[in-house]
Amino acid sequence: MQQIVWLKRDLRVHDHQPLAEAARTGPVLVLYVAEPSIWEQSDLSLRHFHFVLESLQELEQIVRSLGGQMAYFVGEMEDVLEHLYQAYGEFRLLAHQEHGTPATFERDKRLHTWMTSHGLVFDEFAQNGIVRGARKLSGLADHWEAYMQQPLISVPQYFLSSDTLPEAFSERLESLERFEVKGRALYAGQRGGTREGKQLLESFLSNRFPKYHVHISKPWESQVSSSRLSPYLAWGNLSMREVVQATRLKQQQLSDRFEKRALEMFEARLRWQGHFIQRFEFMPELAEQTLNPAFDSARTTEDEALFRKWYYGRTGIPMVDAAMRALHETGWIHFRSRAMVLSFVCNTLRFDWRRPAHGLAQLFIDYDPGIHFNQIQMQAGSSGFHTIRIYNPVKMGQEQDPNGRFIRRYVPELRGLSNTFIHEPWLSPHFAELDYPEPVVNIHDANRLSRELFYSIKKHPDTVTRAEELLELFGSSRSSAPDKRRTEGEQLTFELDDI
Ligand SMILES: Cc1cc2nc3c(=O)[nH]c(=O)nc-3n(C[C@H](O)[C@H](O)[C@H](O)COP(=O)(O)OP(=O)(O)OC[C@H]3O[C@@H](n4cnc5c(N)ncnc54)[C@H](O)[C@@H]3O)c2cc1C
Repeated sequence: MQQIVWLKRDLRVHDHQPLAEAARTGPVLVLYVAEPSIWEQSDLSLRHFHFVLESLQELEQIVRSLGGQMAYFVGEMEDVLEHLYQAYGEFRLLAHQEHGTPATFERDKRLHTWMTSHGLVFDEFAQNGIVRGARKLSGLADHWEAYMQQPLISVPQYFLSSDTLPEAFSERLESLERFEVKGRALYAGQRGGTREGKQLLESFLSNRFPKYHVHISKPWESQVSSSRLSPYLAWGNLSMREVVQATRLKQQQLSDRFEKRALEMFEARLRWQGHFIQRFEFMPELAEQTLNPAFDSARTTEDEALFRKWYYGRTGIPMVDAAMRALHETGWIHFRSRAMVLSFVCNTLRFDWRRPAHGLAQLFIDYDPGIHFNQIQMQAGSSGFHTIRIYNPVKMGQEQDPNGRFIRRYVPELRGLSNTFIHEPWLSPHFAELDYPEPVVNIHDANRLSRELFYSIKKHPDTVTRAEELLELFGSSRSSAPDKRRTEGEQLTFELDDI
């Protein structure tokens, strides 16, 4: 029977169960579908699509070299199924489970209904240690660990190719190039493909990792000492299992305590990836609904011009502007700058978290809904049990980019300023001569007001009740959770950091 392997965010041939299963069973068609209804969503953009195309370019060569056939289609999956049915009659559809947005989840449900109503099989395979439809989170850390310890699935030795290709499909990847996706192309970003991903993994584990934990908060140095594997994990050029296993192998070879510590911290973050995606699988509505809705009452700013200044890096606050411009230019910034720009727009300027969530998703080349929406809500402090971190970007700049190297790289208007004024250019006697805006806000005053507002919301009995419910749902999930487990009392003390 004809086997159709449908690729989504799993753009590789190794450690790929659907491909391995299909290759064992019959002729294989490897399919990529550019679905307008998914790419029209406000979280995806052209830079993501280009990353996918680059990945497919490489895949096409590999699949062909193994005797297989790739096919492409622009349209909705329901149409794809109709074409496949016309061409083959009976066929089996194989794919990895996608831990995406409500839109992809709903689409998958419709496809199951279609396949069942036609008496056909749609096999979806778990990946990255995530359990579909788990109704509680406890015990899943053990499942993740067991999955990570299983051997990698080998690349199939060969594929039996299909004789017929449905007429509507194209054998040529170029057929996807006419597909229009919003956003601007990224010229200075990471390129898609497993080869690139594997090279990064190799260079990280052989020479870039030792200062991972020392540089993790520094916007400039982390560009090199972070692994930079995120897009390759998000689009599935690499499997999480191969990254975990390679990291552990390297750890066994280390004797230096400092170096071991670096990889321990790195491995913790690999676990967080699974933790957040699992949590999203458990509660997909967190892409749309505020975890603790009481906080919505404090985030009511609607000034579109102000929002655009933030988004395009024209706030007059150098660290915010440098981070946002770096993101536009490269598609990547390190964790702390992501948290800082989000805190600035949601906690200093007090925009609703949904306003920046999709705009940032479009810019992050590594956009992964499971991590992204969890992080957005966490950093905006909308659960009621996480610490609300209200960043002071000037202080962060002075501590993490003391010589203004990151700022000068991305905000060229400030290149001529001395280190004394690089974080607060408005204090410079030459400020009027710079082509750089006045700050859009007095950070100190705005943050003080936000702290007061958030504090009064956090201590309200309804907020506390909802926070306790959430803690019950999430808190007991796994020992490797990012938030260090404290006692419940401590977690509900509602710290408000100004960092
Ligand atoms: C507001 C906000 C939004 C974010 N959105 C995304 C997103 O869409 N996609 C994404 O991959 N990461 C996201 N992150 C998490 C983190 O910033 C990136 O994973 C990291 O910066 C990627 O760089 P790296 O691969 O060099 O990370 P490394 O530090 O080298 O980590 C290795 C891998 O671990 C995982 N990881 C690292 N940090 C985290 C974290 N805090 N939470 C969960 N997993 C983590 C990623 O898969 C990453 O590739 C977000 C963080 C914030 C604050």
